[in-house]
Amino acid sequence: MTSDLQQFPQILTVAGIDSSGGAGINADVATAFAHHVYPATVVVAVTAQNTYGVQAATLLDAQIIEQQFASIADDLAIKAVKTGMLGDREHVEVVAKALANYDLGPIIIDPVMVAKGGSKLLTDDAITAVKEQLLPLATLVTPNLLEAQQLTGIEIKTPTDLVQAAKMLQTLGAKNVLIKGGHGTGDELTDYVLLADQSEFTLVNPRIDTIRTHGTGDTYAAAIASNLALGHDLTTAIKLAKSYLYATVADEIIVGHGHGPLNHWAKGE
Ligand SMILES: Nc1ncnc2c1ncn2[C@@H]1O[C@H](COP(=O)(O)OP(=O)(O)O)[C@@H](O)[C@H]1O
Ligand SMILES: Cc1ncc(COP(=O)(O)OP(=O)(O)O)c(N)n1
Repeated sequence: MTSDLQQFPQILTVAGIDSSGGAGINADVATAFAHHVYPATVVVAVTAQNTYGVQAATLLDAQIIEQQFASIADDLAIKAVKTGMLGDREHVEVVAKALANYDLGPIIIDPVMVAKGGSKLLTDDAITAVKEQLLPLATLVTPNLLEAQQLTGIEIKTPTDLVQAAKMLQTLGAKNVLIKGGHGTGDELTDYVLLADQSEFTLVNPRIDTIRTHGTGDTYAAAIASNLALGHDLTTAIKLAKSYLYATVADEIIVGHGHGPLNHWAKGE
C-alpha cells in the first residue's frame, strides 16, 4: 500500500541487535540517521555484547522474522536493504526467501561471520546457504578479507588473489563486489571494488591507530544503503560511504574499555 505523497528516503536493515550499541542494527540505525535517511529494522538476533566481546546471542523464531518483513513491505517504501548478522542456516534461508519475495530495492549483503573479539556470528554450515541463496540476490556483497576467503575458498595473499576472489563472488551471483581491507597488514588499508560491468577501483586510506573500530563493516554497508536510498549511483554511494566511515573512525569517541564504537556523528565528504 503506497500513497502518492512523496515518501522520505527509507532503508531496511536485517540483522542483530548489539546490547552495547556499536555494531549490528544499532550501528545501521545510527548511520541512517546521520545520512537523514529513515531506518526500518528486521531483527534476526539479539546479542549480549560489549566492547570486550560477545557474551551471548539468541536467534528469533522464523515466524516473527517473516512477519516483520510482511509488516514493513505492507506499508513502508524501502529504497535499499542491507543484511548483517544472520546466525545460522535456517535464518539465512528465511531471510533469502523474504528478500526474493518483496521488492525492497538494491540488496547489500554484508556476510557477517565473526565479531572483532573472535565470536562466531554465523555457523559454518550456513556458509553454503549464503553462497547458494543470498549471493544470487546481492546487488552488492561486502565481505572483509576473511569472509571473502571463506566464501570463495581462495587464500587472498596478493592483489591477483583479491581480483580472483571478487570474480568468483560474481560467478556465485553477486552483481557487484566490495572486498574490505581492514584485516590487511601495513599502514595503508585497501578496499577493492569490482562492478557488474567489470570496471574496478580501489579505495585506499591510512590505517588509524585505534582499537575503536567496533561496527566498521555494518556502518560501511548501512552508509552505502543510505546513499543509494538518497538516489546516488552505486560508485558514488560506495565512495561517500567510505569517506563517512573514515571520519567515524578518525574522529573517535571513548565508550567502553575494549574495541569501542565509532563516532556516528562524524562528517564525511
Ligand atoms: N584502524 C582503521 N583505520 C582506518 N580504517 C579502518 C580501520 N579499521 C577498519 N577500517 C576500515 O573499515 C572498513 C571495514 O573494515 P574490515 O575490518 O575490513 O571489515 P569488518 O568490520 O566487516 O570486519 C574498511 O574499509 C577498513 O579500511
Ligand atoms: C549484532 C552484531 N552484528 C554484527 C557484528 C559485527 O560487526 P562488524 O561491523 O562486522 O564487525 P566488528 O567491527 O564488530 O567486528 C556484531 N559484533 N554484532
